[in-house]
Amino acid sequence: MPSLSEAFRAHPVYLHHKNPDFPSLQELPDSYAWTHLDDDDNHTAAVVDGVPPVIDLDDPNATTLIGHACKTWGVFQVVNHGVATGLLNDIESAGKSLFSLPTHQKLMAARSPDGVSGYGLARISSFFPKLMWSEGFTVVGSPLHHFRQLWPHDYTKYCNVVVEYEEAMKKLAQKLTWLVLASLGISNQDIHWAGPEDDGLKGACAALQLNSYPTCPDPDRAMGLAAHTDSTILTILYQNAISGLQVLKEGTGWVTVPPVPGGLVVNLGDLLHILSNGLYPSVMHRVLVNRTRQRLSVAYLYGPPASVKISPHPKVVGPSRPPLYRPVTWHEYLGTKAKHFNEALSCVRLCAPKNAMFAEGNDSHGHKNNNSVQVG
Ligand SMILES: C=C1C[C@]23C[C@@]1(O)CC[C@H]2[C@@]12CCC[C@@](C)(C(=O)O1)[C@H]2[C@@H]3C(=O)O
Ligand SMILES: O=C(O)CCC(=O)C(=O)O
Ligand SMILES: [Fe+2]
Repeated sequence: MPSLSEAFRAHPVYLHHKNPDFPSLQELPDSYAWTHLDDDDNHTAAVVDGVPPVIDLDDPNATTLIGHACKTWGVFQVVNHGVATGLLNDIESAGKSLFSLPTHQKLMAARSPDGVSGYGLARISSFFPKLMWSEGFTVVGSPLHHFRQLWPHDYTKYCNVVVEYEEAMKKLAQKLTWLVLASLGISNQDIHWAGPEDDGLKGACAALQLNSYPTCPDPDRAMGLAAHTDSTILTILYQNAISGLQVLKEGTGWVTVPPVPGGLVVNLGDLLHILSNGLYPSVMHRVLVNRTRQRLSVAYLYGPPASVKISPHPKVVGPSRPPLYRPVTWHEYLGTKAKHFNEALSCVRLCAPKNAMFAEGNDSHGHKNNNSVQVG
């Protein structure tokens, strides 16, 4: 059975630049200077009344609120999520400790071109002419081997934090997935790769991505992480108190997702976009940097077992709503993403029949969609 780690073997990423020592850079090197030609927008976030909703998971209306947020934003924040504050602090400290190690030490745990785990520049860097002002560390499976290189004495402590964090995230991701599916009218009986609700989503896969955005001498011309969607069902993101994450809202532009104390951000990914037949579009997001404060984030990228085929669910397709995407496994989709990046969804899209009888609009991917169905 293919695993997430194998998905990139066929599409190695060779980044032909040295990992930078950010603190030593007093000026923005040209290789990091983005202009409007490199991005489809400048750095100004739209002035909007709204920000993505903050949803209390103890609210009896949580399912309806989540359904509405998925349809209109593709992102929301959750509070009362059950993840202990101490654990959030611990993972933040682990990230801070990791990224403040000397460059040569971090490079001992470097991600190989055809691998998924380890330290390095953003994997998506190869799709852009300019470099991003960030560094990352990806964990898929056990972090033991890499953590031994990073912290020869303290690796057990950090491994335990990661294992505990992944367990808590898995539980929350399962709960959120059931809530999102319930808002579409899909129950635990309807998902063949999932066990009974209290048994969890059997064999689901995940990756943990720690990101650091160092202080930047010229933040208006730099980009922390370029615009992308995640390939996941959903991603749970912990961000420290420093803002930087922005989401692209259809008809509005880039909107900042402000850090909420104790809150976790939930992004919808491409596999949910496919499963919901475009009703819940995956959200385009990016990260900006700042001059004075280091930003840290930890993304838990959650998806189905790597070899389960995901396709538009029968509950959301019908004669007037034909399936818009062909079945695809996460493993296969990661390969498509590694090759075609933000065009990956289009690559698995089926041709829309000429006589499709539904009102169409454009989602943030520029695809035709039908948002006229009542959900929640
Ligand atoms: C499971 C995964 C999703 C991801 C690729 C990965 O193997 C681990 C890193 C993830 C990440 C994080 C930054 C953005 C992204 C597009 C990337 O290049 O690496 C995502 C990948 C994804 O969601 O496709
Ligand atoms: O740092 C952030 O806020 C976002 C990180 C992200 O998008 C990712 O890791 O996929
Ligand atoms: Fe992301």
